[in-house]
Amino acid sequence: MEIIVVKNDQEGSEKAFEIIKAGLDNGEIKTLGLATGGTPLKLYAKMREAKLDVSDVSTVNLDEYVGLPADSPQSYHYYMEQELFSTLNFKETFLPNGMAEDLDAECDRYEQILADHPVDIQVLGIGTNAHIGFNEPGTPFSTKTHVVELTQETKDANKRYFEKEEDVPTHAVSMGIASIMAVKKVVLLAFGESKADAIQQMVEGPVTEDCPASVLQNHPNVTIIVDEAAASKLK
Ligand SMILES: O=P(O)(O)OC[C@H]1O[C@](O)(CO)[C@@H](O)[C@@H]1O
Repeated sequence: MEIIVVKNDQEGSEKAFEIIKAGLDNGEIKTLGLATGGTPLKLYAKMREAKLDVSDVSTVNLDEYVGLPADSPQSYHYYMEQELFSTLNFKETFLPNGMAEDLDAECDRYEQILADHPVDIQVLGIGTNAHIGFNEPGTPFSTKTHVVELTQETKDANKRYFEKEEDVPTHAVSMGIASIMAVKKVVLLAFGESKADAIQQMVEGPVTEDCPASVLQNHPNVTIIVDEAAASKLK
């Protein structure tokens, strides 16, 4: 794991942007893996400002809530449309369909999309409980795209985006740990003190399903970009 410690999220987003820009310029990125949440917002702003030509690039996203239509402002479809897809000219974009009637079939369909579009660089955030995608602690490392029941900690972390706590979805469709481990390169971003424990466990703790992100210790190509606050518990 390469760990880059930066002053703040602005500097971290610039570093991540440089990695993605270099991968686009040298043709390495044919499929870009994207994440949602608060963490990549400044990175996406930089990508918009740069008006990147991504006309031959496909994207896949990590996850989507179950039961939120694409035009719901809290859905990840909506987030991606707002943050990137309405501005940049990606060839094609894929997210799991959390409205599918048959969610198991949807998971299989999404795994096929991933097989057809091997991810060259995956942008990742991390939950305060060290989840990646929506893979909560205890998720087997062998898991492919699957339906997840969200933990209370994750619902609490995400309720800021919803009017009422009861509106927070209880389930999501997420790429699994095995689907994430299949990507060629991971760029994981974490900013702020609330991520310090998760980062410490991920980097210095044992590789265990209790800490989903710790599996990345076994991935051959991971760059972690953390600000000083998120890095503060590393030895
Ligand atoms: O970037 P945030 O908002 O802290 O979220 C961290 C992680 O949690 C999720 O939002 C899922 O709960 C991921 O999409 C994200 O990577």
